[in-house]
Amino acid sequence: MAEQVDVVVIGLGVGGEETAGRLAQAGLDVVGIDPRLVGGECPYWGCIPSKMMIRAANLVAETRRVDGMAGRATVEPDWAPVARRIRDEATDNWNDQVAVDRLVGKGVTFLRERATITAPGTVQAGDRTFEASKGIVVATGTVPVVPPIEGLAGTPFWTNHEAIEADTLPASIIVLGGGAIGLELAQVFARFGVAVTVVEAADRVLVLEEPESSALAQEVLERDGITFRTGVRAEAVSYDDGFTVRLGDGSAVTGEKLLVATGRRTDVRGLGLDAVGVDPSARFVAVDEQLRAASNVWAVGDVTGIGAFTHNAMYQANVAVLDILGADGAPRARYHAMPRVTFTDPEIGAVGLTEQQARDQGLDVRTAITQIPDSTRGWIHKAGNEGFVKVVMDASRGVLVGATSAGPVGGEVLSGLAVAVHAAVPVKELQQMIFAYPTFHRAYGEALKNL
Ligand SMILES: Cc1cc2nc3c(=O)[nH]c(=O)nc-3n(C[C@H](O)[C@H](O)[C@H](O)COP(=O)(O)OP(=O)(O)OC[C@H]3O[C@@H](n4cnc5c(N)ncnc54)[C@H](O)[C@@H]3O)c2cc1C
Ligand SMILES: NC(=O)c1ccc[n+]([C@@H]2O[C@H](COP(=O)([O-])OP(=O)(O)OC[C@H]3O[C@@H](n4cnc5c(N)ncnc54)[C@H](O)[C@@H]3O)[C@@H](O)[C@H]2O)c1
Repeated sequence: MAEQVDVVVIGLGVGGEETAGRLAQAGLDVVGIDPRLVGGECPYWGCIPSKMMIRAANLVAETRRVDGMAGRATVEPDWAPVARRIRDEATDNWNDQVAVDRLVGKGVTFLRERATITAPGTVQAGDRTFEASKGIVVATGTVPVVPPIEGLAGTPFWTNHEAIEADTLPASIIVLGGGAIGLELAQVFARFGVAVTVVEAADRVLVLEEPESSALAQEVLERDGITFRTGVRAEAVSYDDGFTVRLGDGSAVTGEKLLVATGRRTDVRGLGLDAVGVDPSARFVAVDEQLRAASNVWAVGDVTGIGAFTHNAMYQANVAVLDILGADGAPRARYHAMPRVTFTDPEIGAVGLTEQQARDQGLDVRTAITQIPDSTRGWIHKAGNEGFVKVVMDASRGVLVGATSAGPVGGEVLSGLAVAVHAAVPVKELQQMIFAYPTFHRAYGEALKNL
């Protein structure tokens, strides 16, 4: 006998947890279903533990910068407190009881099951069936892509899960993929003494960002001792105590461990999307600007294929919640000012379009770039001051459509640029601003002058 509810939320990562909690707090009868940990990738195997690792690795690097600037310091990196902090403080030893209690406390009925949509408005989970009068929210996220490389399947390779759970570090590691996950973890491992080789099939790392970002990231990570092999594909993997990866140019790289960080994909097998008219074979669940995927079906977060970031999942959850509640003036999702930060040291923040994306859209593009070491604050900062600010202007509208802020606290410096792109603040207006001296963000004041 089906149980009557208002909404069923399938998947309780950041997007689903936020959606379910908000709808329940608004008084709806909500069921939230997830076979794994409430909170999903971000708190247990993603953003939070990886940023704890980065904090530790940056402390090591900053200590090494004392010599020549503030005396002498030595640091003996030790992974044990990092692993302990991730186990004890970030993940409660990968136990989500606190998150479950928080969700249930908001009034959500929680089931630790895998959900299947069996008919419009109907969801099966374990031996229970729910009929949702208002609808279903799909928030099932993504899983790591494991490329079809000969010999890879069946080897004990790492994904982000094993990398985040590691109690001890290997002597050496091959990182397949030079995206955000690959670079952030590669730098952490290198700073803790691991010999790291990054293999990236494209001709540059951070391929979706400005080429200047790719060059900077590779240059500073090489100074951390990381070896890069770009523009070559991994063709075969063998494992015998350690890994050997044969590359397209006939060469090979070896490592005690292999981290596969070659992107993410949805895993909607058995979810029953076809029962509600959503194509289960599409790469992502297509949504409109109210996050509607089909009649009485919404989708939020990574499963939508739009900006695989926690802040985007939260943003989309808000739009979907207000649409489901039929709120007056419910917002429509707009992604023209999507911010993102790769938390390497230096941080590489960006918002909106890259120069190439703007040109591909046929815009009348004008750009300007300033180097952080040439700014007063960058010069004062000295060791670890690498970075730049690049702004991308649509000259016909006189507004910024994109910007990159790389450097110490590059992700924080991004905030002003994000406001400018989001609100289409006229560049003429931005050029009249007073920028505090001597801050890092004065660098974009200088860039704006050159537009
Ligand atoms: C190493 C790493 C670092 C990252 N760092 C950052 C960062 O610094 N900043 C940032 O913004 N983003 C970061 N991200 C990305 C961020 O983690 C994701 O964008 C975010 O987790 C997406 O949330 P989500 O709710 O869409 O999906 P997920 O967090 O993937 O949650 C989806 C949930 O759905 C469940 N599910 C799947 N199928 C079913 C089913 N059939 N029935 C029920 N439940 C199901 C899963 O068990 C899972 O719990 C990082 C990711 C990784 C891997
Ligand atoms: N700081 C952050 O916000 C943050 C941090 C980590 C992850 N994330 C999110 O997680 C998502 C996944 O990250 P990711 O780094 O796995 O994916 P990604 O798509 O950013 O990068 C994957 C890289 O692997 C390369 N690649 C693919 N197949 C390959 C092969 N066979 N051999 C060598 N290289 C190959 C691709 O060219 C690409 O550069 C990202 O989209 C990002 O949004 C965000």
